[in-house]
Amino acid sequence: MNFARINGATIHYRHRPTAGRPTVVFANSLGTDMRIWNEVERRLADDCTFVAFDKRGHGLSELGGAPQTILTHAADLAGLLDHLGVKRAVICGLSIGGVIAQCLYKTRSDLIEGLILCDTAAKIGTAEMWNGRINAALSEGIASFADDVMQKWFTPDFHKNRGEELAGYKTMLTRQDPAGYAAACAAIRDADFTATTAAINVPTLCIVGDQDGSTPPELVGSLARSIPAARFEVIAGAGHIPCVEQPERLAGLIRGFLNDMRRERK
Ligand SMILES: O=C(O)CC1=CCC(=O)O1
Repeated sequence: MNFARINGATIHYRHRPTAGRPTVVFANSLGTDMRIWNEVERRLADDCTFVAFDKRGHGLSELGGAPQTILTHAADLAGLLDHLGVKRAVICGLSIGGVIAQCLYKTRSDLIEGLILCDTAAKIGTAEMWNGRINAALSEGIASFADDVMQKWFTPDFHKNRGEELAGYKTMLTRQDPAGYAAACAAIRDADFTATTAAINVPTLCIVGDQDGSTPPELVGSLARSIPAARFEVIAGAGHIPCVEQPERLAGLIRGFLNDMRRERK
């Protein structure tokens, strides 16, 4: 376990170097911590230097002071790269992690050599929806809507056949700090990169689970179409969290993307 003091908060991260390989930073989604990447990390051990972190207010990272916006999270990611001495990295962001990646591209494109935008969009959801989630998290607790979130995260097949994991990931969600969860909801609510995605000019791969209930394939497809050099892949048999549900397929797509980037550099 690694911790660093970044922008006034203690941030929990993991850094597993692989010599001579690009650094890929994995940014996770709302209500999860970095353990969602464990199965992908294992499969990419020879392909990249792995970095993952709990965004502030999630997992073992402190929330820190308000106000918090996507800019705060992007500044934390930049601070983590500075802390690790990483000059340029591929950012693989899931959902809000992908929004943070788009924000980092807008504010510090010098740090980014490629983007993997997974189950995400330039704008996710509506203000009404996020305000409802914030109110419920703070007044009734995350458990009050956790079953609804599980429907979005995982496919009916996962619900039917992988009950222990489903229970484990529901526990991961309900153990998040409600204040940290609500702050992240507000950050998503207020973020909109619709006007800036056309300016992204690093290699980009957009990925979505075919049964994603939060950012469906049409939405992620429209993100991909708005980025000039983006490729778009749909993972069969996955909901919103393909790194948990289909890690083999996701790791294969990431490996292929890193190999293509290496070939294009030559
Ligand atoms: O909890 C959800 O609905 C899924 C989600 C939306 C944004 C994010 O990061 O996760």
